[in-house]
Amino acid sequence: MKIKVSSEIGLLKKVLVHSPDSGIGKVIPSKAQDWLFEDIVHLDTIRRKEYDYYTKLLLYFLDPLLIKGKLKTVDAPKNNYDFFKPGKKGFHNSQNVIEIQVLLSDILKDSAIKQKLVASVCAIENCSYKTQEVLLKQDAEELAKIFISGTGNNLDMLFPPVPNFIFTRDIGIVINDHILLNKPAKKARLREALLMKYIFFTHPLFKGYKDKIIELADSPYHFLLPVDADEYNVTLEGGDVMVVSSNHVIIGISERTSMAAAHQVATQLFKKNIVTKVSLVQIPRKREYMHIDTIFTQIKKDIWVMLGSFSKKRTKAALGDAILKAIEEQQPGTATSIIQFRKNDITKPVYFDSLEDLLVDISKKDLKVKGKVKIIHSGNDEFPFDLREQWTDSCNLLALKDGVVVGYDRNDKTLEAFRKEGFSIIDVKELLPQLENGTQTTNTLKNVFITIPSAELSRARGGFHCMSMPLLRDDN
Ligand SMILES: NC(=O)NCCC[C@H](N)C(=O)O
Repeated sequence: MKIKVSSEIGLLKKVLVHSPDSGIGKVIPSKAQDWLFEDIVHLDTIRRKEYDYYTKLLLYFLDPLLIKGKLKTVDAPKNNYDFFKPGKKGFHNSQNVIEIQVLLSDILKDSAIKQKLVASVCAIENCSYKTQEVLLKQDAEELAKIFISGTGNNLDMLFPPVPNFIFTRDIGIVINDHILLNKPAKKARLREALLMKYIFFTHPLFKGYKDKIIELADSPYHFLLPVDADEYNVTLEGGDVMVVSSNHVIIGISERTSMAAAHQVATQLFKKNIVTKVSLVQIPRKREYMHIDTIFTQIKKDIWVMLGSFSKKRTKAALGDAILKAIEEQQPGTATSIIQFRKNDITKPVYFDSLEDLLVDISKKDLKVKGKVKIIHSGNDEFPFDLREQWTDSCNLLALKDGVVVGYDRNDKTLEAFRKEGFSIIDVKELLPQLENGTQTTNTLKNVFITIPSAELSRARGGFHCMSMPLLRDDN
């Protein structure tokens, strides 16, 4: 299989996803926040009334033969929605909308890999020897389910679920033809990283890419660091990495990605000649801005969506508040700063005053946009809707192709801002029947924001950009 991603907006052709599993339905209130959810969610609603629409939409774009003409059948209650359930006979099993659970059960058929993974999972989850033996007795499909949801048929809960596995973006990222593995900042996401590491290194799909997997190492003295020495620990999550063109990668330094990790990635990307430009975007270390893709994403070559407080006209200095800017700069983790390194002139980095300046620069210099670059703001840039809607992922959109994006239906003011820029807003429930009966095709859609119901999904605190790990996209 070919993998290559050198754009945020080129036609999406292959993507790695994970649909909400039963583990999500086992998050309990007292643990929701430790497991990085804002609340408990209703499993049937998040699947049938929300995520399944996303699956169908992805299939229409990436693997239409599997869905076109079958919409009624896949949605018929008598078929138990098996089309959406990995492991079931009727599962879609697309080679383009690839389900991680299927890859995991594939690799677990090899007994050496099974033994290593059981031992590794038991080590990080502190399982007893007996639990380890129970796990070794499971077949590959059942074991994959247990590793993800924490429990299986006729078993108690063996360890916690990994409910954030739906946010596949954060577990690894394709940069051109290389794969960068993450190193999660949060304990709740450790098992995801372990499972993904084994999949990338051992699944036949990634056979040709073993030498192109980048792993991050801890510093030699990491065990001496105090627990709260966040910026020295090496942690990185994929939501902080954006491949905006074949020569340019943005890396966020955030609540989840440390300065030390960003430094390591930039150094490796240059050393291995993967890109020639790396922009480091340091944002305040806050839960609501956990990764850079929660505050901006790309919509088209010349359009971006972002949270207004990171825009040019609102930066502290532009508002004349030099005192506040200076104070913030003294406090690690509160200021925003943007530095761009170029491989051929590494000692002369370029500094940007605002995120908006960087995004405009990318459109013009990397993507050769000649006209005006437009920035659409979360909540139409109106307080308090800007902040409310950013919290529910107004800035975390997935581009299926240049100018066709998918996002939540709940961010009314942001949708208004898209309308003002000439976008049509189409709800997925209206669009799917049109794609099915041929009155609409994925090729002819232009400047469209596709909305998907989100009442439950948004409690998991991530949008569709987070719920996708692109493996293959057309170039810009
Ligand atoms: N790239 C992203 O912003 N991913 C969203 C991850 C949400 C998840 N509940 C987390 O807190 O890690």
